[in-house]
Amino acid sequence: MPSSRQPSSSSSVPSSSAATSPLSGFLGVFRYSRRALGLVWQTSRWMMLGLALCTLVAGVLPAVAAWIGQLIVDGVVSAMDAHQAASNPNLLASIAPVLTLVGIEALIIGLIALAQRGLSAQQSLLRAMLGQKVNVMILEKAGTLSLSQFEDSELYDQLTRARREASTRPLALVNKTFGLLQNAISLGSFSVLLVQFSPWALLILVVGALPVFISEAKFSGDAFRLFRWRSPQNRMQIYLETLLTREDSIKEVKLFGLEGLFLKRYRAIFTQLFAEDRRLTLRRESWGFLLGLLGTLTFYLAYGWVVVETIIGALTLGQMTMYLMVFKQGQTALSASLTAISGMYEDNLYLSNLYEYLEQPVEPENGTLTQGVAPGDGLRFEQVSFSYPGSADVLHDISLHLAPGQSLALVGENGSGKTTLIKLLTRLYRPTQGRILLDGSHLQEWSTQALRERTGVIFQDFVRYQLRVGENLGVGDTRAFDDEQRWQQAARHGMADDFIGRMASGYHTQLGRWFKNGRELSGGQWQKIALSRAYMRQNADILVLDEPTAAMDAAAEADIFARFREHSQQKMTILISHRFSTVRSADLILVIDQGHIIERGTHEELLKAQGRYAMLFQLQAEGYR
Ligand SMILES: Nc1ncnc2c1ncn2[C@@H]1O[C@H](COP(=O)(O)OP(=O)(O)OP(=O)(O)O)[C@@H](O)[C@H]1O
Repeated sequence: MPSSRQPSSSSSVPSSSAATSPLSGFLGVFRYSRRALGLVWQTSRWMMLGLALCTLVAGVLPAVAAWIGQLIVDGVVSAMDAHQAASNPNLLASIAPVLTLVGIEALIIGLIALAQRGLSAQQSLLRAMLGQKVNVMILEKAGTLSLSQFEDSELYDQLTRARREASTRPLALVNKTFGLLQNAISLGSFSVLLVQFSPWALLILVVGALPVFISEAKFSGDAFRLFRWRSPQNRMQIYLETLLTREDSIKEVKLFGLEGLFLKRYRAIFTQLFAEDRRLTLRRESWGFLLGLLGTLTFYLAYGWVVVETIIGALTLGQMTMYLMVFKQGQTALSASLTAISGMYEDNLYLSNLYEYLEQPVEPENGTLTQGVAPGDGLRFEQVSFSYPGSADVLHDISLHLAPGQSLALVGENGSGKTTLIKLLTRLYRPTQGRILLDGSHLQEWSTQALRERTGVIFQDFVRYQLRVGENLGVGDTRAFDDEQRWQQAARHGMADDFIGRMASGYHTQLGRWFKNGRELSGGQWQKIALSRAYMRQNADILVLDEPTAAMDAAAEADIFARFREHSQQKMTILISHRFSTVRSADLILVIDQGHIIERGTHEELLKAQGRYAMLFQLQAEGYR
């Protein structure tokens, strides 16, 4: 879980890309547009070309339709005049050209509809494909992050934001880019018509739309900053939802009667967030309305002008109709373009978050060793100290040596650093001081693959996969993930075969409640599954069990350890346990207190020394008397 640190400055304050510096910040933020287009191109180039074609058609044809409209009106007027003037009018001859134009206009409108359908069909298909692609990118990246990066609340926020929003944003950006293109083409073709009336009309059109655009751009930035700033609250909401709806927490929530408390907090977060949303929405819409009025005003100015020109005979009736239509549609296209630009600005801000996450530096994988310089030397800690990022030392000056065939037990109070030592040994974290050697070579020099193969670890908080029983074992060795024989063998060693055998579908029984017919196991049974999982690593010669039997009954525990010793004779074993009955047979016992080794020796030696170990042992023994 991420630490509960408050988000640091960069999540509460907009990043440089979202900074308020006017034009440069605004333009700089478009740097992700090209990448979004590239992403769509990689996803499906045919659909991207299809989008471009439909955009072109839907962009050019409206102006053509307006021009045909003018020809129709003027055609009608002149046909009417001719019809009235002629003594013997030929109806068909006068209406045929106009009707042909009406037919062409109908065809054009049909084509525009077809292009728009094509656009929306391709957009919805692309949305699904692109959403999947981006989500896979996010998950693949997650696989490369280190444990400490996961525990960093800032990065976790970035990941949450990326997952929640960014999978839909690239397409939104591309749609807007194409929408912009379409409107720009329409606008270009409208301008060609409008400029014949007057270049001033064009200027009026542009000036009328600008204020709305500027306010939209400003509010998009505000919305994004709000989104970024409130990530921690959103995360808390998601967490509360999980607590209130997941079967693994609902038991306790019910028994402690926490529903009301959690719901209250959930509502309070919403109320707070909603107040900010409302404020922004109201401001955004009111300004949008007021500035939009300017656009309407300019339209009616132009309207009056065109009407006057028509009355004084400078324009035909058909031209008047066309110019009014062109002006109206031009205004719509222009404001749509400007809204698209400010929307793109917003999408870019969200995408900047996605790419910030995707570009998180990962620790280079530079270890290549598959064998140490002193094979058979085993494991050495040399004056190792460690502190978690941002906290004080958790381990100080730890030195130990474990040779193949030896067993080590770690004893100590809660929080003394036992699990942390295992995290260092498994390279989940690096020591802040000192070094760890495996077979004489620095742990960092080992190839990840070789190291993983040599270690089998079961942590206290092992994962209860909601998969089939066999797969729950198979995860211990991905190469044998589906190997039923290996499952059975591992289950025998971990003493899970008995109860698995009694299940109706045996190794194919679905575990957990998320899926239909999923079975739940008892705590001890889950532990046996986890233990068997460790035995899947046949080649592992370092076996680590962190509190492996805490949930097991005494008979099972004794049996488990008898088998454990039998299967680990040539191996190095490390055991963490609070039960002295489990610990006593280890070759070396380390007593850890607040990160220091305070005693070391065998059970007998430590009893003789009459120190902390002896005291704790007596205490536990008395409990059993
Ligand atoms: N991811 C982490 N980030 C920061 N501090 C941590 C983290 N994990 C553990 N700690 C702290 O490090 C100390 C040692 O924890 P560790 O889990 O190693 O103890 P432990 O001896 O295994 O305890 P237990 O017997 O309760 O399992 C504790 O004070 C704990 O609060």
